[in-house]
Amino acid sequence: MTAPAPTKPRSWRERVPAVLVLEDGRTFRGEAYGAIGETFGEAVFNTGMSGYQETLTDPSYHRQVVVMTAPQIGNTGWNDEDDESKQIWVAGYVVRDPARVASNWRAKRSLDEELADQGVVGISGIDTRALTRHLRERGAMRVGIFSGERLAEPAELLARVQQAPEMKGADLCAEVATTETYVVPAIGAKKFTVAAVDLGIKGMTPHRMAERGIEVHVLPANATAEDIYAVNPDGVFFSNGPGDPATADHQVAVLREVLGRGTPFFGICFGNQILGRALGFGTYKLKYGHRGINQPVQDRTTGKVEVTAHNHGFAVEAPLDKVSDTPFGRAEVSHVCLNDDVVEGLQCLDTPAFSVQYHPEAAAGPHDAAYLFDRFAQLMEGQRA
Ligand SMILES: NC(=O)CC[C@H](N)C(=O)O
Repeated sequence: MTAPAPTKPRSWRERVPAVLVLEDGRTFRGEAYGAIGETFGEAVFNTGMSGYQETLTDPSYHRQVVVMTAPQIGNTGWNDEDDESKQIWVAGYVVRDPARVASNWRAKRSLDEELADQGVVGISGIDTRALTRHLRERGAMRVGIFSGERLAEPAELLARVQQAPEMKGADLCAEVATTETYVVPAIGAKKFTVAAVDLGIKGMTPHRMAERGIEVHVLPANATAEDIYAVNPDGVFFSNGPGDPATADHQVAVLREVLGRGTPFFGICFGNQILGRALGFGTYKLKYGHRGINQPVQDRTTGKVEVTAHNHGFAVEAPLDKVSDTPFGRAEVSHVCLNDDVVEGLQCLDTPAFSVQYHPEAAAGPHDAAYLFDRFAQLMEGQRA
């Protein structure tokens, strides 16, 4: 068997000018990477040194232009196994120095080719450190990437960026979630049935549950309490997802019914924000968010610190220093980010429900938080006894 020839990224074959324009007018010039054309979104940065395939296919990045802080991206190409969903969701992709050759035994093509095939416009060769520092100082903001031989005048490009929709107030889950219910079977003996509401679910999440003997019924984002109870679940799960949690009124109402019935509940990321809102806490937009696979979080129930994968631009506003009274009994902040004290998890004390703002499914990322899936299984076990 002969090894496939290394693939050459487009930027190596032909150099096409590209420009990135932020809504405050700051501009970076580089070269087209991936598809040639134009795109708009919210500029955010991701600090992961690896895991770009999982990042690009995470539906929570819908309508975001992701800037990679790691300088070299694309080294391991693109494979047929690591996608977290059916397509790339980022609105655009920004890298400094694209790998000139994809080299990995699983690689089927280069990252550049995959971006181009899926029509994802990117830019390379720009100072991503300067761009990241700008976003840290000024906050996440709208951005446009434009590539091609003839680009419009800067003032015209800027005007178009300023007309693009904002992330605050964006209701996006239904644009990425499944429209049909499907079942992920338990691996080995089946112990529990879970109704998982898909708000933009990553493929690894039902897999992590299946590994623990859970049969996962993945339901569309607009599922009702009736749909959930039709699968006769031992537990209910709400997934990660794109957009502003303040728009998720339907899901908040559904979750209140679930909490009222005392069914065990676990939420991840958007699911954590929905639990927060269902309990009566607010959510707010962070200045520039947490995105990466090296964020320190403390589990305040054990005191342990874990290194975790994050992708969130909003957060729950809840008191860190006291137990709160909610319509579903007492609740407390169970996890906190040690970088900035942002709420990273909620625990109900009188109702079998908890959630985390980060990604225990770890795709990509360290496996420190895998115990949370065990906690969910124990919670379901406890409710049965
Ligand atoms: N990964 C997620 O679920 C993100 C939740 C939400 N869209 C946020 O940005 O905070």
